[in-house]
Amino acid sequence: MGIDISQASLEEIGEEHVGTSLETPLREDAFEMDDDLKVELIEKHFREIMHIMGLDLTDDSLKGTPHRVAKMYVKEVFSGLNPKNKPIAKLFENKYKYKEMLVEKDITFHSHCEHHFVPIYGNAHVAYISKGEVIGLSKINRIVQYFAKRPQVQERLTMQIGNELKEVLKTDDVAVILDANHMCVSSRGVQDTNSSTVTSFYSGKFEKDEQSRNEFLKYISLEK
Ligand SMILES: Nc1nc2c(ncn2[C@@H]2O[C@H](COP(=O)(O)OP(=O)(O)OP(=O)(O)O)[C@@H](O)[C@H]2O)c(=O)[nH]1
Ligand SMILES: [Zn+2]
Repeated sequence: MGIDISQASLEEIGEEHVGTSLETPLREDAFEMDDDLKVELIEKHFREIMHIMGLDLTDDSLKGTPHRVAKMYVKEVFSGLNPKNKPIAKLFENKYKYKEMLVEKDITFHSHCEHHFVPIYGNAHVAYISKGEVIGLSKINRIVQYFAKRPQVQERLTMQIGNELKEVLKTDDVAVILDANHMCVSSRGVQDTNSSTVTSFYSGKFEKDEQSRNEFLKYISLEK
């Protein structure tokens, strides 16, 4: 195992990371610790945070919270940090020779802002044009949700989904739009409950051909 977080000071953790800006910044030894140990260590540290906040950890309702939070982080809301949870995208031959774009719209996703660790939630709209293979529809939703289940910024989430679809579907013709609410903007800080954030990824025909892009926007009702 690399860094033992029970012994390392918090300053040592997360100082260095590898990868390009498109990748989620992860420590080189991020996958050396198994999930159960992560839960155990996060639980311990979260108990400490609650204790510092003055909460009584012997209270019936609170005593299980450190474990609940740790389990939720590792196995639920941040499960997309573990490549073992990456969905296996089942592809089919495009036997019907369908050559138009396929749009999967209003895909619900929940993520967390990497700056404040509070929820980001919204909808994703995805389109692609097959180059010979088609994907099972639910796998598009699963790919969106896998990348959402990480600490994120919306720009990177959008690009990670777009690039994954290009790779899986072996086509350049991919478009992704995310429209999301950031609770770090609505529930704290500036406290704007109205604004939402729209980000886009256009590749291949969607980048070069205005007609394809407008067709996609029309299907998702962002443009007439
Ligand atoms: N570009 C981008 N910024 C984000 C995203 N999510 C949150 N942010 C912003 O990240 C910024 C972090 O800025 P800081 O000034 O370090 O944090 P802060 O003092 O808590 O800022 P306030 O939210 O303005 O109170 C804030 O402006 C957030 O609104 C995102 O997905 N993309
Ligand atoms: Zn934030």
